[in-house]
Amino acid sequence: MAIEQLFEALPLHYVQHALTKYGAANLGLTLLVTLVVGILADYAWMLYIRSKMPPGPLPWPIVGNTFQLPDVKPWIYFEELSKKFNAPIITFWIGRNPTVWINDAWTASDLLEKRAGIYSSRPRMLVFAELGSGQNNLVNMITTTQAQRERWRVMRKVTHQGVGIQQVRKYRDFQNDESKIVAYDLLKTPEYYVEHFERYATSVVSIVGFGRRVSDAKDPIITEVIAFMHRAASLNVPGKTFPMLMETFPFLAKFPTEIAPWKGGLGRRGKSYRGHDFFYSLAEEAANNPGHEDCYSKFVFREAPKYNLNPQEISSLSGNLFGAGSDTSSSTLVTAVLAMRAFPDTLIPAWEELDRVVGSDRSPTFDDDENLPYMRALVKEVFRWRSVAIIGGQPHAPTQDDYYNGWLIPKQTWVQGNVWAIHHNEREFPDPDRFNPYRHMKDHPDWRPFPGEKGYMTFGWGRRVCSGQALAEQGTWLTVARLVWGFKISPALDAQGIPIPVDIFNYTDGLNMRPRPFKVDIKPRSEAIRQAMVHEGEQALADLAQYEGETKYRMSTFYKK
Ligand code: HEM
Repeated sequence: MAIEQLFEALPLHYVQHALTKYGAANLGLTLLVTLVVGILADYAWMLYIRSKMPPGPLPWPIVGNTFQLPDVKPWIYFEELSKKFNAPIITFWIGRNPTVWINDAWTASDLLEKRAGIYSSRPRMLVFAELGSGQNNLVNMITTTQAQRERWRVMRKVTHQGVGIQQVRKYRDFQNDESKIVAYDLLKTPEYYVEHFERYATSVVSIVGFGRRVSDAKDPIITEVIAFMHRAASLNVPGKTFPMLMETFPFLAKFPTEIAPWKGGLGRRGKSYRGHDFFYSLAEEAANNPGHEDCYSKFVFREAPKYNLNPQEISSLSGNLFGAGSDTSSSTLVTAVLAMRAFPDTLIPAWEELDRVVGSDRSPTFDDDENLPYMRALVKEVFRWRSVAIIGGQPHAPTQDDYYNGWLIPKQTWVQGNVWAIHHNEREFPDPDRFNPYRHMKDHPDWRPFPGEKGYMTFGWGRRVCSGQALAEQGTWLTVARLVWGFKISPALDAQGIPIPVDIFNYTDGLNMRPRPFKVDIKPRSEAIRQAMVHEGEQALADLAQYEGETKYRMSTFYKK
């Protein structure tokens, strides 16, 4: 309802009547007393619930702990709170909503994996879902009722037919080719390594989704979509400023975007759904293009009648490939370069292994994986050391009241896995900021028990675990293995010839984090390797020519609407 209509609907004549009958002072006093009693009753309820929930700092009435949040990187603060309260999970009140933060791998596994039947829903999310990609987007879907669960299963199934474990094996050839082009580009313009990774990651999901590769790092699909993802990621960190404050006061989200600067431009404008309209147009365009019959957009349009998919669902199914898969994968590769630069000693065993198994005449392929155990461990450590989705992506929410260690976790509570704290626990990862691949080799003294096979929780948990995990893992392995095989990453020198240091803590503050820009020197390890990379890069370009193409749509055009 528009604000003007709201005022029209107010029974103002009653107010006038009451003012004449009881006088303004009496009325004001009554209102004040009612308000104070209401606030006290509400606060008593908050304190009662708090006494049953996991420990945490004392909330204030109405605003909870919101204003105790630090300006940046709240995951570090939650890790400290967990230590302070000596509890693996803590409660932190964002406004009147208690949120639970899991800071320990075993508790995350107990709750989000072993009790996945209860913990696989999402809470109501104003900023990320209602004003962002939509609460009915797979990533945000609430699964409290049977009907919601069935719809979520359909969305998950359709997504897995695009990027599930079996399916992504078919993408290995073009993923490998795109990765060879990263190496080729690094030979020519090593200083643009971030752009090369962004191009690679975006191109892979673009071929999967739209049958079209992205050959230029300046393609707007990269510059606009990745910039948009960075903005979304920075807006969605729990915080005490707008727009995140709307989670505490949801009524503020009801104002039209045009007259509500605190919404930071989020939400639809008039009839325009902007992001949705853009991804729908992109998918429709790809579905109508001749060739590449196996691309995901074509599949989604083919299956639409069977699953009764509406345009918004089609848009989010295809848009998620970019939204969830490009910034995450490229940021992980930037982290890999930082680790290689900051911990050069960890590359020596990798080079020994690669030189023995692969040699200099060709780069590593998927078939080499089983013969490169150290390389596999090194990639696992990239995922562990600085996980991109640092608070585990979107929160989970239980579909019923639950108890853990005697603590109540009420239905629909916002439950967030603090991946930073989980991957920094000294018990599982001694000296956690040291990049150390041996942690992932079971016969090595640095190995420690950790729940599950993987040795990290970078991709989330249980039934909501990342749908694109297999695609991201195989691509990251391949590209990191190729980088290590092909390049020496040394300190860049300043104008005086002095090595420029790097800071392993200098990361962005968003929900998806990546290292802030840093300079490195990237050079091929040998002439034979350089020649192999040139040869493979040229061949890959020829192989990928079939995916060359243009889209007529620009995200910025839709956002101007
Ligand atoms: C390094 C790369 C990636 C990382 C670290 C990552 C991480 C995550 C995390 C932490 C979640 C939330 C899991 C949870 O709630 O427990 C998630 C969900 C999701 N991811 Fe990824 N992701 C990556 C790449 C991808 C790719 C390449 C795609 C698709 C092409 C993708 C698609 C999705 C989808 C659709 C969901 C929502 C699943 C659901 O809610 O049911 N991700 N991802």
